[in-house]
Amino acid sequence: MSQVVFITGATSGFGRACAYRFAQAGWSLVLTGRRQERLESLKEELGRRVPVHIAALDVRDSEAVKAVVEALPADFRPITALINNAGLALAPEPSQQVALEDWHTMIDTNVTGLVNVTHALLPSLTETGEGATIVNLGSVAGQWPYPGSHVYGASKAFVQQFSYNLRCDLLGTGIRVTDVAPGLSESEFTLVRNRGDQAAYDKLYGDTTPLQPEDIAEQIFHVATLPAHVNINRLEVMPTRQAWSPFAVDRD
Ligand SMILES: NC(=O)C1=CN([C@@H]2O[C@H](COP(=O)(O)OP(=O)(O)OC[C@H]3O[C@@H](n4cnc5c(N)ncnc54)[C@H](OP(=O)(O)O)[C@@H]3O)[C@@H](O)[C@H]2O)C=CC1
Ligand SMILES: O=CCS(=O)(=O)O
Repeated sequence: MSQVVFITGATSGFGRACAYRFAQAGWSLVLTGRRQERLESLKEELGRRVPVHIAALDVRDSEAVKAVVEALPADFRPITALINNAGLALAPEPSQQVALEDWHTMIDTNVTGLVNVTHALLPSLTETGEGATIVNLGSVAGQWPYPGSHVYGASKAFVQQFSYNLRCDLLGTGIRVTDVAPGLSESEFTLVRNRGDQAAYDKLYGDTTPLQPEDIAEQIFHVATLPAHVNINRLEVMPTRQAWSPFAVDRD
């Protein structure tokens, strides 16, 4: 049976790097994200190596999530690994200055979106009877408080506890669940959080050595390809030049 990975947020950062890493190992790919043109160019490139199915998807829309899962071609079922990666941070300012809409968008994406996809895919994940892996993208922000993290960090604390609780319910099914919690990592995440401010991006990453999306993709691949009897519950990964919060970073 071929291995199939379903990735949310495959159009950028960790999700995109995962698409390359799993393709390198010969897995079939289901790639989702909102930006259709990026999905198409991934399909064009990676489709030369492995079977690729793409679907434009906003994870906040539970009906759209269900429709994408129901329309999965037979060759892409059952799913053997789900990478719940789509997510974002918004509004780096203090809570008292944040627009309520930004808090809602983070909850709708990082919490409700992740729950939508998990709920829709659990039947397919249990279909193999041979075990499968769910990797949920948490964050150090789910564990360690810092100014401007407010709802973002809280949404990632949800991801951690939901991952642990899922494990309880899935005990005996052979499905393992891991909360992968990265620290400072260079990606479009920081542009999104700072509303496209390139100077903020350069300031955060320019004089230190952040993780790269490929570093995290390697960890996710590792978690998903361990022997079936091994489950990593939570994997927190930081750059060597970071200790705990994004404010404890060694800079030149
Ligand atoms: N970079 C970092 O420092 C860290 C990031 N994380 C987490 O890792 C995950 C990936 O982040 P990263 O790769 O860095 O960020 P990027 O901004 O590079 O990628 C985010 C991805 O999420 C997708 N996405 C965002 N909103 C939605 C939505 N509503 N529906 C579907 N897809 C969506 C985007 O695709 P599109 O816009 O095409 O929909 C994009 O592919 C996130 O959950 C983030 O919180 C965790 C720790 C550290
Ligand atoms: O999740 C993102 C990492 S950080 O910005 O909170 O350090």
